[in-house]
Amino acid sequence: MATLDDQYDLVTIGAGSGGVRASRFAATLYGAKVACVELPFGFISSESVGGAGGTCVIRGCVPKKLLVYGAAFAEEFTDARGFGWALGGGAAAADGATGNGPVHDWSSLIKLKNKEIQRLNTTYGNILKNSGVTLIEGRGRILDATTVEVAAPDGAVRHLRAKNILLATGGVATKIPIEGAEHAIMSDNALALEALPPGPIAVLGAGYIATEFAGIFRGTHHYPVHLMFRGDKVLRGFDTECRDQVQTNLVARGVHVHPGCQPTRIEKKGEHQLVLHYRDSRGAGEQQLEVAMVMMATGRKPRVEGLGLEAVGVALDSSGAVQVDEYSRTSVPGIWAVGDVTNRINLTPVALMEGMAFAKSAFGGELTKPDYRNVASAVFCQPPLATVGYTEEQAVREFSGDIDVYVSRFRPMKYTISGRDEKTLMKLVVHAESDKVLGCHMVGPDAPEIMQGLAVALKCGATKAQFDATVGIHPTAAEEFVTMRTRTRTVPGTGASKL
Ligand SMILES: Cc1cc2nc3c(=O)[nH]c(=O)nc-3n(C[C@H](O)[C@H](O)[C@H](O)COP(=O)(O)OP(=O)(O)OC[C@H]3O[C@@H](n4cnc5c(N)ncnc54)[C@H](O)[C@@H]3O)c2cc1C
Ligand SMILES: NC(=O)c1ccc[n+]([C@@H]2O[C@H](COP(=O)([O-])OP(=O)(O)OC[C@H]3O[C@@H](n4cnc5c(N)ncnc54)[C@H](O)[C@@H]3O)[C@@H](O)[C@H]2O)c1
Repeated sequence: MATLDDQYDLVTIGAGSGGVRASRFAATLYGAKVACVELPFGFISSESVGGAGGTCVIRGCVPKKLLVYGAAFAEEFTDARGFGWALGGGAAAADGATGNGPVHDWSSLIKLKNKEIQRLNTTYGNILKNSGVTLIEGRGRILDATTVEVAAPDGAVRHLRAKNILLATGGVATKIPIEGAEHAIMSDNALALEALPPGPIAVLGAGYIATEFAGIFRGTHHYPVHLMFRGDKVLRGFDTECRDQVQTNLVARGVHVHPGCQPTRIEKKGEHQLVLHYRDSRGAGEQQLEVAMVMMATGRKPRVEGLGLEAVGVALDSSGAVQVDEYSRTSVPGIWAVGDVTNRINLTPVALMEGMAFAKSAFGGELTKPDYRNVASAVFCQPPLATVGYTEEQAVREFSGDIDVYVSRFRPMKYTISGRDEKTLMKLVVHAESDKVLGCHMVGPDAPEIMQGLAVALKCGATKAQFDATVGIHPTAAEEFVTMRTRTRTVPGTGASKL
């Protein structure tokens, strides 16, 4: 028998990036009475496991970045020798683990990472409590447009009355449906592995997660790391020159990059003994690779199952995401949705923006649209890629008139002494007639830190002349963005948009 709770102005399902931000803002800025429903904490998500903080905090951005930091020491140890450091006769783990150099202990890193994530999970619970939001542990489901059912871990069921319901249930990783897919792990498991397997690792996919994990494993693992994908280049959708640079860097840093591969089957021969069967579309036909672990990083899908959406009439779009209008309203009045469950731009800062806009629309008396123009993002491969605005290809496709492209490729100062043979790539895409900077792109150390400032400039509509009039900070890599005077090429736009 379900108990009937108080009436809330808002019941949010999901205490991830979007849900926490929306609930907090609704309560603190607009005085709404808010309950937020979230599954019990755990590192690997499932139908019954989640935790306040959501994907970003528990099994996404934060743990991933901690592992990226951990892996990056391999590069630092190698480069340090060029600056006179003696680190034993051997090399860092990623350079072959000769046994004499610095040795990495993955299980220590994971234990420390887990401790930090548990701390953050508690912090997120406190953020909600301190904002006056009632955090309710359990699985949420919509019964009708004003009722959310919560099934607690102990089996107790409550019904929450809600004037508004916010769906903020995020997404889940997907596997490609091949025979033996059950032998592959996904990002949740990869971030929680107690030990790395004694043998090569194959990472399938070429998106954000695949390229980031190729770098993590390469930096920490003693065995080969293979990155296998069906296209010819990593990171589809990013600027082509940047994609080429990332791919070059992956190869130079020792990742075995296999373009044109379509996995067909995973065969388990024994513990840590897998055979990955794949089709090589570049002519080699059916191939096999023996590895100790396969990680699939082949995309995510919106988390809509078991939420009662069909019964209540919440429409989904063709990708299976909750369909929303520009104010995050679903097809049912009073039910809203933000974040990855709506599959707009699946990034934490975007979920935060959508959550804030929702709170203002629902409780602030002003319908407010999230603004998707010039959303910056970064891929934390090593070295990272960061970007804001139009790629060269998008600009040419969408704008009329000439597009000026400025490209700079240089060896970072640090590498002149360390001896690392790797170039940084910086790129500006400019609309010639208006002089507006349409896009900034970088592959190289500190790219994400540099790009955040440039995103402000693009948001303000900066022109190339204003970039040129900005005095650089010397000596930095970032100053190159304000000293690119010589146009690399001009490409005629083929689109209709003008500025
Ligand atoms: C490995 C990885 C790395 C990433 N790295 C980055 C990065 O570097 N930068 C970046 O911007 N983005 C990154 N992302 C994407 C980012 O994590 C997401 O875009 C973001 O977390 C989306 O927030 P959300 O609120 O929509 O959903 P989530 O954060 O997924 O939160 C949804 C919450 O809803 C809960 N929930 C689901 N169903 C129910 C239910 N029925 N009842 C109760 N609770 C429920 C879940 O437990 C979860 O806590 C990464 C993602 C992954 C997987
Ligand atoms: N740094 C960041 O901001 C960051 C990091 C990680 C994840 N994310 C977010 O999470 C989302 C999910 O990340 P992701 O890397 O899993 O997805 P993704 O969409 O970026 O990449 C998926 C990859 O899987 C491949 N793929 C899909 N179906 C396939 C099939 N049937 N056979 C072979 N290959 C297939 C795709 O070609 C692509 O290379 C990202 O789109 C991003 O929004 C962001």
